[in-house]
Parts: sequence; structure tokens; C-alpha cells
Amino acid sequence: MLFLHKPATYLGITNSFCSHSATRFTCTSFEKACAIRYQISGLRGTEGAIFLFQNRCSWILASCKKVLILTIFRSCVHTESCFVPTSEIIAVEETDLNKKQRNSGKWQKMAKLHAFTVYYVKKAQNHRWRCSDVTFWCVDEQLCNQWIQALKELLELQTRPKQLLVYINPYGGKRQGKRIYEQKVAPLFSLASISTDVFVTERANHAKDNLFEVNINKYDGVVCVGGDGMFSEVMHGLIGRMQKDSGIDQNNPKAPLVQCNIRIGIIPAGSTDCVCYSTVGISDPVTSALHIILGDSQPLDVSSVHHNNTFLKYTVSLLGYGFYGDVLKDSEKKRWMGPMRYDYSGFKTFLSHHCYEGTISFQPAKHTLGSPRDKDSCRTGCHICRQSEQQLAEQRKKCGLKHEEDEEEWKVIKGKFLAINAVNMSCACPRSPKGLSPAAHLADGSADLILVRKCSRFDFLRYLVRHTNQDDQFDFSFVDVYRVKSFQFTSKLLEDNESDVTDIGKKHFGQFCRDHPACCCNIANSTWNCDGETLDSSAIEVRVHCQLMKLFARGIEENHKEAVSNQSRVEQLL
Ligand SMILES: CCCCCCCCCCCCC/C=C/[C@@H](O)[C@H](CO)NC(=O)CCCCCCCCCCCCCCC
Ligand SMILES: Nc1ncnc2c1ncn2[C@@H]1O[C@H](COP(=O)(O)OP(=O)(O)OP(=O)(O)O)[C@@H](O)[C@H]1O
Ligand SMILES: [Ca+2]
Repeated sequence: MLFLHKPATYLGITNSFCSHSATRFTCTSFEKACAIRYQISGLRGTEGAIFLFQNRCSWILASCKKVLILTIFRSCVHTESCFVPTSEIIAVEETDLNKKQRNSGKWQKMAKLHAFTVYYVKKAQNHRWRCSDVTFWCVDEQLCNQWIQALKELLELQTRPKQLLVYINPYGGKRQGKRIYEQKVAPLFSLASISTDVFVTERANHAKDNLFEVNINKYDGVVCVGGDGMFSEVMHGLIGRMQKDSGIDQNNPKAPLVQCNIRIGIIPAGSTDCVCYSTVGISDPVTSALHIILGDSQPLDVSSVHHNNTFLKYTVSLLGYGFYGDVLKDSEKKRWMGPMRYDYSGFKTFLSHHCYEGTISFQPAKHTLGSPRDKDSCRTGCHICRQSEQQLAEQRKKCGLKHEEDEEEWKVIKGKFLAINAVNMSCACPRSPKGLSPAAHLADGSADLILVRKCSRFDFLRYLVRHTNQDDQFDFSFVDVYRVKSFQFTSKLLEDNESDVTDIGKKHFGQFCRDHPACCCNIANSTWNCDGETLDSSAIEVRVHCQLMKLFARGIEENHKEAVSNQSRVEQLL
């Protein structure tokens, strides 16, 4: 940990060579700081700490009489302080103060200064992170080097990515992917001494195909710059490659899949950016880049989707039939509209008010402690996800990669639905900050299956509006929600007709239930929206694979209460 007291105001003389972003501090003795570190090592999360500090009214110089500009700083007013864990230091660099000094007439007569700058993560509102910096200086070159060396050694102890493979979709979202990467992300990676191999994609599936060929062991992670579709592509490449290398047949819906240990980082540059928002708490490229630099790790459940023993897709966020399938299908024709296409197609689909008939069978997730109606959400270090992780480890110990026969009961529901949504995570995004299922967990080995039965347009609107406010979207008689580990769906059309489903679907598309003219049921099939990609199959088999992959993220953090309480304990000790 690095403990820094920050002056609320600068004196004019220091301002003369302080850049706006940098705050400068004098360097205290290395020995004294180590003594303090020893004293407070009992505090939670402070192991391996080094402190740079001042007391409340003047700089503590202690054995370090050599520190410069003492008198100037004595008159500083400094009340604000910040508390930076070493795990949140981005980089430490030697700073050439003397260059600046030479350019400023005022400093010409002063002794030679030695300085270093610490770049660290500054946490702002709404889970937004920024890179902040602080420069320490003194006249003693040896002391300065001692600090640089000690801080660099601390950074080496952190397990962080050194080599990354980056894929940029230049056409995702508002087509800003390349600019976002070059202007906001690349400079941070270079500051953190991360080397990168960057690919700008030239077509859909370029990144996925490339991941099957590239020497993947060379990298500590893969970064995708784009939206959910781009993330999905990279995820399919990595998981697919992993199974291929391990001789696992993805077409077998019961095959136990091999976990993917290469983490994916998402730099959001898409239209919905739901995976990023639901795992970080904000869709912001700089925040995501900083999570990658710090080497954060967040396991993620992935569901496999099959039809007739044929692998179709993996999904991590929304697998939706009916409303979201129709919104997506319509919006694909309007890609030129950018992110707005979803609002346009959403409005159009809302007005068309189609419902679809079919049968859903599912296996409830009995292994997990949570329920979709819980008031608490999945947060960093979530105990429910941790418990699933332990269960997974025990299961692996017991059966290795062998498939364990699953005897658990199936529940069957038949009906007419406006929407069938299966979500592996909350699906929070800027359009819906708490998401489609606010209490869903990122890594508990289950999905929330939401069934929205046929209801009036007005009721469906009330349901949709609750995705944007604090009211409970499951508190409706026409909405049911189940936590499941697997499910199957077959449309009525397919059940009724053994012949070629696709042709019939196409033939009847747009026609409505002739037996009941007032009924809005579409006798054609809808399509599935699988993380923003359309899937035409009207019969699918879905299975959740607990923690199949990992992201450079840490889940959504609680408010910084713990950090604040640690800080006040440190202040008491000082
Ligand atoms: C009155 C306002 C109601 C607003 C309701 C907003 C609900 C928004 C819920 C968003 C859930 C996103 C789930 C994530 C899915 C991603 O894997 C996928 C790929 O990126 N994105 C979409 O499919 C993109 C899906 C985007 C869907 C947008 C739906 C907009 C509906 C608008 C209905 C307007 C009715 C107005 C009547 C007066
Ligand atoms: N160079 C390219 N040209 C055309 N399509 C591409 C290219 N690179 C990637 N793609 C495809 O573009 C699709 C959409 O991209 P992306 O997810 O980045 O943006 P989006 O659809 O606007 O955002 P969101 O998925 O968040 O709604 C992806 O499925 C991806 O396969
Ligand atoms: Ca889950």
C-alpha cells in the first residue's frame, strides 16, 4: 500500500513547475516508512505495504534531513489524503525534474533534484477509474533510487499481463474502436510496460479464425475492442481453440468442456456493451484498460447452445426468444443507424406485439444458494460465486473430466410467450442499469430463465419500464423467473410438424393464428438473440458451464466503505 497525504492547495512557487495533473510530494526516509509499514501490517489488505506519508501539519522528515523545500511545504494546508494499495499502482517512473528546473529561472540556484512519479488508479464516481499520478522528490539520489527500486519490486510481485493480443473491430458501435484504442488505451498499456500485438479486423469472424492459428501460449491475455458481438467472437475463438487442443467434441452437448485460462479484456466500443457493464459496473474504455493492467480476474459462466447434437453457439449474456430475438433481427438491417437501431427496432417490435407458442423444459439449479428474487446483487468477491467455485473444484477432484450423469428432475412449461430470456449475468447496460435479472450471478453455474407470458401491450410496457427504474420487474402475474442449470425449448410449430421447420417458418412468417383472430400469436417462429447474434433454430438445448472462462475484471465493487475505514485506522496510527 502506498499512503499519500495530499495538499488541498499548492503554494505559488510549487505551482510554477507543477503540471496540472501532477501533485508533488517530498520524499520521506525509507527506513521510517518501512517502520510504519511494519506497525500497521496487521490491517486487512496492507501486507507488503510501503508508505509515503506526512503528518497532519508538516512533512515528517525524521531521519531524512536532506529533503528539500521543507520551509515551503511547512506552510501548506493539507487535509485531504488518499490511500493507494500497491495492487492499484500502475507504474513507477524516474522523473527528470532538472530538465524542467533548467527551463525555469526561479529554480536555477537550487541543488540538483531527484524525483520519481507513481501512477496509480484513482477511483471516481459510478465505478469509473482514472490514472492519477504523484511525483516525489529529494536531493539525495540514493534515497530516490531506493524508493524506485522498492516500488518496482513490489510491482513485480503482482501477477500482471506483460504481453497481450489485441483485436479491434473498427465498425462496432459508433465506429470509434480504433480511435478509442489508440488514444485512450495504448498509452496506458505502454506506461504499464505491456507489449501488444494489435490486429484490426477486416471482416466478421476474422478474430475468431485468427485465434485458431495464433501461438496463443505467447500471450497473457486477449483484448477485444468492440461490443458484445466482438467479445462473443473472441470468446468463441478461445473456447473453441481450447476444446480443439484438448480433443473435446463441441457437438456433444454433454461433453464436459475444458476451462479457458487465458483471460479476455473488453475495451467497450460497441452499441450495448452489456458484458463489460455487467462485469465492471460501467462501460468506459479507460476503466477497462486499468482493470486489464492490474491483472484483475473474474470467472464467468458460459452456456452452450445445441440443436440435434450440433453445436450452435456459446452465450454469456442474453439468450432471448420472442421480443429480443425480433428486435435483433429487425435491427441487423439498420446497422447504419449505429446504437440507435435498437431503440428504433425496439419500438417497432413493441408495437407488433407478437407472442410465440412453445414448450420449455428446465432443470432447476439446486446447487446454488441464491434465488433470482434476492435483493442482493452479485458483487466483487461474491460469496455465492465463491461457493460454486469450491463445488466445481470438488467435483473435478471426484470425477476429473468425466461426465457425471445428471439425474435431476425436469420441469415442463407450455404456453404462449412474448419473451423467453435466459441470462447468465444481470445483463445490466446503460439502457438498463440493473439489467434483465438484477440478482443473477456472474459465476455461480446457473442462468436465470425469465418467461414473459402473453399479456396486453400496456402490461408489457409496464414490464419494460421496470428495467429502467428501481421497481421489481418480476412482480407481475404474467412473468415467471427460475434459476436453472440447463433448459430446452421447442416451438409449437416444430412440435406440430415433423417436416422441414425452416421452410414452414419462412412460408408462414407474418401470418397469425387463424383459429383465434383476436389472438396476437404468431404461428411462425421467432429467432434467438444469442449475445447479439441471431440463431434461427427453434429447438435448442442449453447447458450452463460454471466458470468456463475468465475476464480481466473484478465484478462490480461495493461502495468504498472498506477502503475508507482502513484509511482512518492508518491515520490513527500516524
Ligand atoms: C419505455 C422504455 C423501455 C426501455 C426498456 C429497455 C430495456 C433494455 C434491456 C436491455 C437488455 C440488454 C441485454 C443485452 C443484450 C446483448 O447481448 C445484445 C448484444 O449487445 N444487445 C441487444 O440485443 C440489444 C437489445 C436492445 C433492446 C432495446 C429494447 C428497447 C425497447 C424499447 C421499447 C419502447 C416502447 C415504447 C412504447 C411507447
Ligand atoms: N471488420 C469487420 N467488418 C465487419 N464486421 C465485423 C468486423 N469485425 C468484427 N465484425 C463483427 O461485427 C459484429 C458487431 O460488432 P460489435 O459487437 O463490436 O458492435 P455492435 O454490434 O455495435 O455492439 P453490441 O454487440 O454491443 O450491440 C460482431 O459480431 C463481429 O463479428
Ligand atoms: Ca450465472
